[in-house]
Amino acid sequence: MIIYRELDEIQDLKGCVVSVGNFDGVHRGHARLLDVLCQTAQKLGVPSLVVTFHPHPAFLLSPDRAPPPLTWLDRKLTLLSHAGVDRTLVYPTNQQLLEMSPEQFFQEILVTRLKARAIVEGADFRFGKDRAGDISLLKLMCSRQGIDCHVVPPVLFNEEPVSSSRIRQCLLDGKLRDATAMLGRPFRTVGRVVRGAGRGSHLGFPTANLNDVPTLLPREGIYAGIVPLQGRLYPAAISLGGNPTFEECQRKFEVYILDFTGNLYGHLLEVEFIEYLREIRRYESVDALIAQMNDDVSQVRTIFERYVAQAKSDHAA
Ligand SMILES: Cc1cc2nc3c(=O)[nH]c(=O)nc-3n(C[C@H](O)[C@H](O)[C@H](O)COP(=O)(O)O)c2cc1C
Ligand SMILES: Nc1ncnc2c1ncn2[C@@H]1O[C@H](COP(=O)(O)OP(=O)(O)O)[C@@H](O)[C@H]1O
Repeated sequence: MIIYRELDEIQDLKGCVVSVGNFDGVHRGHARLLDVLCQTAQKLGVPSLVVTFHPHPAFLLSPDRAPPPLTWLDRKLTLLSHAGVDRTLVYPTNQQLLEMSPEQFFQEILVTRLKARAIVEGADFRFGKDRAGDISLLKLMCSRQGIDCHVVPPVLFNEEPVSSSRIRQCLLDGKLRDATAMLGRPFRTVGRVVRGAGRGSHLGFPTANLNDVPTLLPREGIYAGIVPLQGRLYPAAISLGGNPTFEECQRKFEVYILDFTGNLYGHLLEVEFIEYLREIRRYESVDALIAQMNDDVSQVRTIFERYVAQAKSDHAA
């Protein structure tokens, strides 16, 4: 996939099929839209092009109220590329963009600069200053210019449209299964490994403590997870919350990687959440905590083996 970081980098384009959106999470609703985008582009013999804004306009408009995203930029680009998108413009959101009317955005960017031959959007698409433009305006402007406009119906989950905000809410409410179903894959995040209290190794479970996490984090608790590391997938036991057994209430994001030894300080570690196991509790003794951690780890192993077997059979089907 070709990635443009500025509009001016796009020089050679003789036409394309465009989809504009934030694509946070690249969830199942996005996947359907991207399928239509890629098929339409193929039929017309031009590249498919996603326009996404970075940072999210909501972040520039009201940084305190903007929700943390489901995906960080590199991950989003990887997922868009896996979906078959030929090119993505990561539009560096600025004041000038935020001031553009829907008509200006359509004419100056989609028509003049990108030479859109067709546009693919969801029914709730909004664009331009104050999100003033909607699908009926887009259709009208497209028809005047002879541009095809495809409106893709939403993918439903439990009879409601799949959306990034719904997935965020499920993660915060501890409904990990619903979030996974709507994403179409496990929720993944990333963080930088920093030093913790230096206690994990003594307990027999060294945990990589993650900082600078660019995404939302699910509800507190103990989870079974997967860590892609050095070309392998490792089962992982995740602790998200405090260490009440040690009178520490500060929220930490810790990962014990099964079957792994090595120094990870300073590394970026990606972590997938597979299953919620239990709440964090205060144990009366360190031995009681260790016994519980042993139990958690054996559950993690079983869940991992089931997950890998399922992934293999899905792949074979
Ligand atoms: C699988 C797992 C389960 C855990 N469960 C609890 C718990 O229920 N209560 C608690 O106080 N700490 C729990 N912890 C966190 C440990 O207290 C923490 O990993 C330990 O204190 C090491 O901290 P450090 O990495 O900062 O050295 C758990 C950690 C893991 C990996
Ligand atoms: N299996 C493992 N899972 C996670 N971290 C590990 C593992 N093996 C070694 N490590 C290393 O040990 C560190 C964690 O040890 P720990 O005693 O918990 O110290 P800290 O409190 O600084 O996290 C990790 O940051 C990583 O560098």
